[in-house]
Amino acid sequence: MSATPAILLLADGHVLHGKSFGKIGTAAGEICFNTGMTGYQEVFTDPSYYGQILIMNNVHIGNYGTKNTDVESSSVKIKGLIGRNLEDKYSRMQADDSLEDYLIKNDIVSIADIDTRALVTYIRNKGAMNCIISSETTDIEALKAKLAEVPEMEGLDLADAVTTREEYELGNPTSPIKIAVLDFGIKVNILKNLTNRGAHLRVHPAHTPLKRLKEFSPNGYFLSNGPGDPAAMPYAIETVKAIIQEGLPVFGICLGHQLLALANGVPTYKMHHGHRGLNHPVKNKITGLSEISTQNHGFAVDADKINEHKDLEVTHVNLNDESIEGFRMVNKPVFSVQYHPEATPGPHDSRYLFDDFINAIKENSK
Ligand SMILES: NC(=O)CC[C@H](N)C(=O)O
Repeated sequence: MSATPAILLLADGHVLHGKSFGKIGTAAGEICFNTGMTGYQEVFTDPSYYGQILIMNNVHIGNYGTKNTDVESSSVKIKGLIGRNLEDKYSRMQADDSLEDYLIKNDIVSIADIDTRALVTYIRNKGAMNCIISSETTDIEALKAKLAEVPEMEGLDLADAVTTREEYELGNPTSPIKIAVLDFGIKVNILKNLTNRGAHLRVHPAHTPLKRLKEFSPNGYFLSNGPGDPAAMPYAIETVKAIIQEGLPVFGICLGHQLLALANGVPTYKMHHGHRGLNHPVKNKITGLSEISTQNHGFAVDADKINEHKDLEVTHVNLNDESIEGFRMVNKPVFSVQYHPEATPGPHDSRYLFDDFINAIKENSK
């Protein structure tokens, strides 16, 4: 950690002082926090974090360095990092880089020496808001002016910034299981969980219409995770409506789950401070079993509206706050979850959902 002072300014005027780590500069976005004890590199490269300044709650971040293969996408997607002890020394033989060098290579501004427990308590009480961090100026008024230009997360479509530019295929091209994937910022390990189960995938940019998806002759559709506000993506909601009409198995994760709800007329809302961590308890209402899940979302599906919808059945609920974690369509092989069954990082309790999806495709293709 350098001795260069750094500043964190929240949109409500709250100021915290710390030390610079990584790149010297200024970065702004929505502040959020992740309570996971491990897996920081997968978290930083998860495209769903695009546009956000992330607080890592764990008191030491960086001790095992970084490894080129421990990623969920090709670059770091968070806008900036806030930590207590951000470490440049690491003790993993296989590591390729220190966290600090990795953040510098990825152009990421970070601030260390922040009392993250107090800060997270503050955000939990006040709610999500924008913030700015800087190690290049101490001029609070100048930072306030910059922060005022940063748009609110609500109403932002961010998928274009992280979706694939070109279509590409993955998995065994002779497989009978063919899945058309809509990429709104997909995590690599979601794709791996599908190809490891024998699927042949074609991954498409976010704006791809159903007509093009069908040219792959898929027997299932996958709707990915991604950043931003799902309600700000009318083009995607329309495509999902059309996909549902095909009658084939559909599986959605996180943003994909929210789009599936919106396509069924169920609204989403901005949460007070979001769920981000590796230990969120979820109850599967079909089996009666609970699972410990990985989560990363700041929006959620309206509980009252989904519960009164006659064509939808809530399958999973969050045991902490009873928010909606999963649903299925009553008369179609279509289902989705708000959390992350690939769980990278996190416990693998929920990976059965990928098996369920592949089995639904096999069943439907008989
Ligand atoms: N992981 C995700 O797909 C996140 C979905 C959405 N951007 C949210 O914050 O709720």
